[in-house]
Parts: sequence; structure tokens; C-alpha cells
Amino acid sequence: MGSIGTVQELAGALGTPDVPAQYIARPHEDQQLAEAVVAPVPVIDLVSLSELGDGISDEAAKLRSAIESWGLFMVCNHGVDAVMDNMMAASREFFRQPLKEKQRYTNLNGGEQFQFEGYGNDRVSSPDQILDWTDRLYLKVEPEDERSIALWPAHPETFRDALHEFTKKCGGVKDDLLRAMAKLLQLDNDNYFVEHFGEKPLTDARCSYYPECPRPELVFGLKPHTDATVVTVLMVDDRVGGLQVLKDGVWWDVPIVPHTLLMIIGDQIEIMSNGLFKSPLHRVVTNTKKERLSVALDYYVDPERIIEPSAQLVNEKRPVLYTKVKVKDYFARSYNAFTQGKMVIDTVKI
Ligand SMILES: O=C(O)CCC(=O)C(=O)O
Ligand SMILES: [Fe+2]
Repeated sequence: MGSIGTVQELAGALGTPDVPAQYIARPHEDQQLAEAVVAPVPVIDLVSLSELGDGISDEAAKLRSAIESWGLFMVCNHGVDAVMDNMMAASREFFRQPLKEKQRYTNLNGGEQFQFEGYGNDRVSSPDQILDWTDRLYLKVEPEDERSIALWPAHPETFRDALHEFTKKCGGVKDDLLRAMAKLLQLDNDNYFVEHFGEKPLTDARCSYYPECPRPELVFGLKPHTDATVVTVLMVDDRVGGLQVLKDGVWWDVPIVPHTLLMIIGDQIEIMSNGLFKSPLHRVVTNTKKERLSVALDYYVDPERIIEPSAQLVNEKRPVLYTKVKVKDYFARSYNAFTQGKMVIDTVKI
């Protein structure tokens, strides 16, 4: 199966309030697609969090409670503000261009062969796959020497620098948070997670564009999933909501707090923490009125490495809960699972 065109085109062409059947979530997956309550997700102050002190600071306690209850949290005082604005503006400008301009960066090699990197949609591998109401620009940003610069938009002119700077700054934020998280688990080495990324960690950037949708009650911007990352750093649209997180069987709206970064716990840290940190199920809902954008940085351990629960987090009371897995294999499995609406983390649970 090949591509069926961008969602942006589709949204522009629709005169009647109808969407193609492939975008309609099946009724049993259609849990509470309507109104949700705003989740009281805490905002963590990165400067207070990183202050050295004995024991667990108030900010660290807040972080622990955020991770335990929501699996995601917002971060302020991160020093990324100007860079965030530039990145969001460049991304908005990219999607605003005519389709022909964007297609220069297509993820269909030679017009048909699907590749992860570039502009487009998910691979369609089966006729009953439910599609998401989103177009995406997906780029590998690290290792830096493996960037496919030809796929990095040349317009707007600010795009490449903005993405480079955004990656650099967010990388530091991610490391600070991972150190605080290692402390929370009382690991011997605060750099445990940072060091476990290995020699050639993989970082992807995903700029997502969700057009207005005439049938939000039937169509997801992005299907429910957990991230296969160690962690994901996400910049959401500061004008339009849509991200939701599942807690206690209920979908909650993730609030918008301008100039915060959202950090989502991923499957890889769930495995390494032996389940003490859990990756939350989240999804994006659509709306009839406004387009929405987000920019995500996905942080993965070096694909050639094997991850497993830290020996320090395994004991008689808490046996090992996940099998060892090569990151590359997990990555491949997770893509298949996502398109089929399944949970890849279940394949490594003991
Ligand atoms: O667009 C968003 O707010 C979230 C996107 C997301 O969850 C993802 O890309 O994994
Ligand atoms: Fe996600």
C-alpha cells in the first residue's frame, strides 16, 4: 500500500463534514473522544531541581509525584525560551508553504518507497490500518554526522539553525532531568541514565501538523500510544490543545502552559527503572476550528545497545519485570505495534 496524500490537503478539500473511512477510529477504541478534564500536571522548576542539597528537595518531591501520577510533567526555567519560539515559528512557516514546496522533503523515496525521515505520513501497511489526522516532518538530529541535511527544509531559512539550536538546548534539559530522576531512584550514579545512552544515541525530531478536522468525535490526531523513547521532550502549540493522557482509566487534557517544555516518560526508561517509572498512554484529539502544531524530540539509547532493568532496582521484593532487549529490535517492533494499535512494552514484560 502506498501513500494516500497529506491530511492537510484532505482537510482543505473537504466541503462536507465527512472524512475518509480509514481515519475513523473503531467504536471500541473510541473511548471518551469528547470533553475531558484538565489534568493538574505539575510544572517543575529546572533551576530549583538542579540545586544541590541533602535529601530530596521540594522540587524533587514534586517531580516524583508527577512521574508517579501522570508519567509526564512540564518544565520551566529551562533557558530554552527564545530557541523554542524560533523553532515553533520555523515549523509553522514550513507547514504553511504550498504542498509542492513541502514535497521536496518527502518521506517517499522515488515517490513510493517509504522511509522514516522526511515530510509525510505513516507507512500504510494494511488496508484496515487506522490513519491519524496529522502530517509530519521527521528528521534524525543525532548522531549529528548522520543527519540527512537534504531533507532539512531550506525554507524558511531559519529552520535548520532553529532545529540545531533547539536540539542542543533541549539535550541539556533532558540530561539535567535524567540526573534528577536517577537521584529519585537512589541509583549509585546520578549519571546512570545519561551514560546508558551509549556511544551513538539516536535523537529524532518530529514536527507534527494537525489540521482542523470536521469529525473530531471519530478521528484521532494521533492514536493512543506510549513513546518507545527513554524520554520525549515535547513543545506543544501554545494556542490549541489536543494532547491527552490516560490515568485511572480516564483521558485527561494535558494543560498548555506557554514556554514550558513537556517531558514524557518513555518505554526505555520504564525498562531501565524496572517499572518504577511508567510510560503513560497518551493521544492527540482533533478539533473543528484550529490547526495545531507540536515539535517533539525523541531520545533513544544507541540502537546497537541492549537495555535491561538496572541491577540496583531488582531485589527479592521487586523481581526483574522486563526482559533484556536490543534497542534496534524494540524500535522495529514499536512501529509495527503502533500502526496496529498494540502496546510494544507488553512484549518485554515478564
Ligand atoms: O502532538 C503532540 O502533542 C504529541 C505527539 C506525540 O505524542 C508523539 O508524537 O509521540
Ligand atoms: Fe507520543
